[in-house]
Amino acid sequence: MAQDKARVLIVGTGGVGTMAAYALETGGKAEVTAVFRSNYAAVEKDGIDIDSIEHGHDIKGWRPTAIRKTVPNVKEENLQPFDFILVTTKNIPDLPPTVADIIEPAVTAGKTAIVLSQNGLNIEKPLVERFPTNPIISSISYIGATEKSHGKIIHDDADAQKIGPFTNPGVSPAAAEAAARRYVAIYNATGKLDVTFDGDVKFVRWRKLVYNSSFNSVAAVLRMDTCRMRMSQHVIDDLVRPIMLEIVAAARANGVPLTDDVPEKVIRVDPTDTFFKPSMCQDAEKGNFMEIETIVGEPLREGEAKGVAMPTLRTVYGLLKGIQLQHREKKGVWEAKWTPDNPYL
Ligand SMILES: NC(=O)C1=CN([C@@H]2O[C@H](COP(=O)(O)OP(=O)(O)OC[C@H]3O[C@@H](n4cnc5c(N)ncnc54)[C@H](OP(=O)(O)O)[C@@H]3O)[C@@H](O)[C@H]2O)C=CC1
Ligand SMILES: CC(C)(CO)C(=O)C(=O)O
Repeated sequence: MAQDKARVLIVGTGGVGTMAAYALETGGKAEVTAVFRSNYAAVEKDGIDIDSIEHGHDIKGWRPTAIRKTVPNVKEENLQPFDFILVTTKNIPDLPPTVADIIEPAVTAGKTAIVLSQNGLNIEKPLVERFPTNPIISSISYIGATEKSHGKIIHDDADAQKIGPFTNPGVSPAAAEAAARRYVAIYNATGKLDVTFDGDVKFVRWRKLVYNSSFNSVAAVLRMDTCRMRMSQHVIDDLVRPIMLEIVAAARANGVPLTDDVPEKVIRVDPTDTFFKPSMCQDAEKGNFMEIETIVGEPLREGEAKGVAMPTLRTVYGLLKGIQLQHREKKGVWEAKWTPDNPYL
């Protein structure tokens, strides 16, 4: 291993994780170990095929420096500590294992910086609690990256990220910022990507929620792409815009000054010819678990706690919780039976 390269572990190598692995390795300043799960066998056998608008349309059989089936245990395997762990699983705190449980064996206290490249709010809280001496870094990503089948990635929207430190009381602000800036430097080693430092993590996360809390959630319930939602007009007028306005009000009540023009811009942000289905809709269609709590539940709770009325988002939250329960039952992690504490028994 080149001693000057950062050691990066990627946990959750699907769409976003694979594109991160590729950017980090090919930038030349990082050596990547990537953890694969259901796609492990396919990637071990044939590597990864990538069709990328930024890195090339015909990347075949690519592999990062090391691939793993499970998260390494740094102490038991006597490994050199990782400088960064990049987490690109879907973040689903309502279904164990949690992100903190998943990555714990690979974290070296006081050394490893943990980068959460995941949508949603309050995702850092359990990590700050579990890893009080490690920098926790936020990446808000606008990439379009999808694993169409195991090891086959379509990257069709530019890799744009805003990266900054979450507050961790056990880590000095200077050390946290330095870790975030180093991550930007190794990720965007060529300087060609729109991957930049932004210290206002709270603003960046609420701003992204204007899209995700509205379009992702409504798309997941309706199984509709964002173009068809806009063509319907009703879906925008009765669901998407009202949720966006609720998110803007909740953000403002929490000290984040989102401006009045944001909803109208975000409604029209997707190109009119892509017929794009947000990630939560893709998960709903695959019967996968959805990121309901981080993208819908947390902003709803934050807004309502400040007295903001959020009736549209609350309704959609209830619908999504019902769909998630159906997915849980189908996957055998929930059984339809009465419990004594159920008020509707
Ligand atoms: N895709 C996109 O374009 C964008 C996504 N995001 C956000 O980025 C994050 C990642 O999304 P995305 O890349 O689409 O997700 P994907 O579903 O494509 O990839 C997630 C990967 O994590 C793996 N995984 C889940 N749990 C574990 C675990 N316990 N151990 C090891 N691997 C695990 C999954 O494996 P398996 O397949 O076996 O479940 C899968 O390979 C999400 O928070 C999403 O909201 C943000 C912007 C754009
Ligand atoms: C819209 C997108 C792809 C990023 O901009 C996203 O965040 C999602 O689908 O969850």
